[in-house]
Amino acid sequence: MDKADESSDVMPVTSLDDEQQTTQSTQREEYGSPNNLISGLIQVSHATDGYSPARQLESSLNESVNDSYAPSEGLMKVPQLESTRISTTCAPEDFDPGADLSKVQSESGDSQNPLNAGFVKPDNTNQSSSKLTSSENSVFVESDSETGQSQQLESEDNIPAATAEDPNMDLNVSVTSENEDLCEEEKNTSVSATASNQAQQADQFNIQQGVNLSETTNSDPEVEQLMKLPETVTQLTSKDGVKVFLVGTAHFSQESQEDVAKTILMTRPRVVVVELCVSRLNILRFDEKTILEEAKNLNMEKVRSTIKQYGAVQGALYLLFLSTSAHLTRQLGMAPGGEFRRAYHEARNVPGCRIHLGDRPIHVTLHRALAALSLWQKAKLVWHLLLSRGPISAEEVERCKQKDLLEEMLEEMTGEFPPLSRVFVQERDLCLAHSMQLAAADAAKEARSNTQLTEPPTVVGVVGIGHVAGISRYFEKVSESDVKKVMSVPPQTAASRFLVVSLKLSLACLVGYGCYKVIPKTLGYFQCGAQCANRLVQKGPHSGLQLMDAGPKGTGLRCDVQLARGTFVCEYAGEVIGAEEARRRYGAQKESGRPNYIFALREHFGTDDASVLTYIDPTYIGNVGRYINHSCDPNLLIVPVRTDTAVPKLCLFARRNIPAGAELTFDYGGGVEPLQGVPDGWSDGTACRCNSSVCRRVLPFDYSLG
Ligand SMILES: C[S@@+](CC[C@H](N)C(=O)[O-])C[C@H]1O[C@@H](n2cnc3c(N)ncnc32)[C@H](O)[C@@H]1O
Repeated sequence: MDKADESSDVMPVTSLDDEQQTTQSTQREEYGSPNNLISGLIQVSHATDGYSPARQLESSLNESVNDSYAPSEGLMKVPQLESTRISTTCAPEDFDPGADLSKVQSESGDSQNPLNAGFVKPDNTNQSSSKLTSSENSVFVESDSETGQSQQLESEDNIPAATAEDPNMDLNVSVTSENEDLCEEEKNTSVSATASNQAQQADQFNIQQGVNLSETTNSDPEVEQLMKLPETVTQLTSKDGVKVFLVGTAHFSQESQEDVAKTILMTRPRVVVVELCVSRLNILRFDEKTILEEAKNLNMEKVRSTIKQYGAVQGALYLLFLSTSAHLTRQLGMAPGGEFRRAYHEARNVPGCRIHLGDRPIHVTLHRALAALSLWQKAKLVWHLLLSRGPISAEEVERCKQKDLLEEMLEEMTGEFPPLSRVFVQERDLCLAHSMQLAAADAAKEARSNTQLTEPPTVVGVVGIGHVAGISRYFEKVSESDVKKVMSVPPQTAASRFLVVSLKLSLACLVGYGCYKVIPKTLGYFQCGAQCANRLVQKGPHSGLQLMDAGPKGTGLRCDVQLARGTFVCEYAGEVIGAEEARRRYGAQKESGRPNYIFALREHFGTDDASVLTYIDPTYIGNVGRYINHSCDPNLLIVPVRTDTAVPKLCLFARRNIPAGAELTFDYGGGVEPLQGVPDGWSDGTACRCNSSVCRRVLPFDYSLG
């Protein structure tokens, strides 16, 4: 590593705010001078949903979603990640490239969740034109359209840049591809770097070569092997002559990480394109340990925030993918995306190197995937993902480490879900190829305008191995309109709408059913269970009731505990008998000198004359209520209560606070207020022994019994 690289970590870093004052000349220093080290610039590739810095400056945000894609405007800067800057061609609707990432993520409510990397919700309230302008200026250098646009170098003529470690080395680049469809010149091409063709490339960009390229070769096979790019690297050449080194990776592979590191180290790229989008930026932000921790903790808060951000159907699908990924992460004990984190760290060691987020935004992919499936296929997909949760065998672990996980899953599902392969693989191949094109064009522009550069520009792409063939096929053949087609979010189909409505209805029914079943059981309401607060008179007599000697009145009733006003004491329970039987029984009791227990309830309707009589006799069948004596100033009130049947129950409530042990009494006349005397005919002459100050001297009696 050269001295410039060694010092990169200690050099001051330009913040986004600082960049507002950055001038063209300082940019040249940033990119041109190896001694002025801005450690990386991260960029993103595909603009969707209206994001386009230049257009925002022109206040043209009213464009439709489909019109908003503006790949020709090049790489867009995204928030600063530590000391590295990011750009994208694809950004979420409310994405603000000027916002500070740490602030943005801390406000998102899910910023600490690396698996839910899609939860970045940038704050666009502080968006300012000047910031965007300066951001743009700091990224883009006006290119000379007259130069370097038309020359297409053949792969045999191109050489990779010499490494900083050994600028004199003779570089042997092995270009391989597993895909049969690749162009012949891209297959198994071995390129021997020479000083002359490197000089040719350097010359194309007017680069003052600061390193002395040598034509010497190293005869030591081990050294030669070390100097070779990994076999997973495929080399492409842009129409501007910029070399793009595509590293095909597996997301859980340590070897892939080593391949990425070696490729960046050897080629010293101006731009590293990674298969990520802004929504998955946390994969770079968090370390492996944090991601592993998070994989164990896919909790309700994350579920809630995902549904909130992505909507019910798309959110549910995304959660299933996240949860599958978390399951694999737990099973493998390895966090996915290690190759991207490695690329990010290695890029920081290359002065002026930027990271470019080249993938299509995940929400667009999910939208399109769902739109491509029929209702039945959607249901089957959810089922399929739910079932793929078993423990992973050792063989599967190895497979995951060697292949792109997504590719693996899709391969399995392609037969059943052919549209998924198109949306997840082919369409993204197109977007990634386009991102490579943009990155290569950006690197070429920079090289042409910056005379201080000492190395020909190169680009490194870090993508799943399953995307390499497709990217190679599409590279420099993708037009803006091609990409625009796969960036649009199709309108909801009738089937999708039906699914959404069904889901919402099911949810509403579930909530309703829950309220009906769970709440009543818990609280005793609605279902009127045993604990129902309305069951005042159905729980039997109050505890503590005792028979007592009531002197001349015979037996009486009391309670050994205090009774609060309004308390239900007991029912005056007995047989409900007809008037004739009532009269017969009354006559028999009077004749034998026994106490009278028959209670004649007279309920009036409208006028005094209209009434219903109910006779209740506890003489043979009843409860303790039958021992309650009469008082002209009673402490209980008798109330007819109907529960379930039309026959009233005679219920006794405390009409005032009753001390423990006091005799319980009610007015046999039934009045709420004590009567002033007894009307004619309403007494059988039995003397009252209540001893109250308002005693009427005789016991009330319903004349219908006489
Ligand atoms: C429903 S019973 C009450 C219990 C009754 N004391 C007993 O020993 O079974 C009603 C009878 O009690 C007696 N009684 C109740 N209250 C009375 C009062 N204030 N004065 C005199 N006798 C009373 C009368 O004999 C009356 O017919």
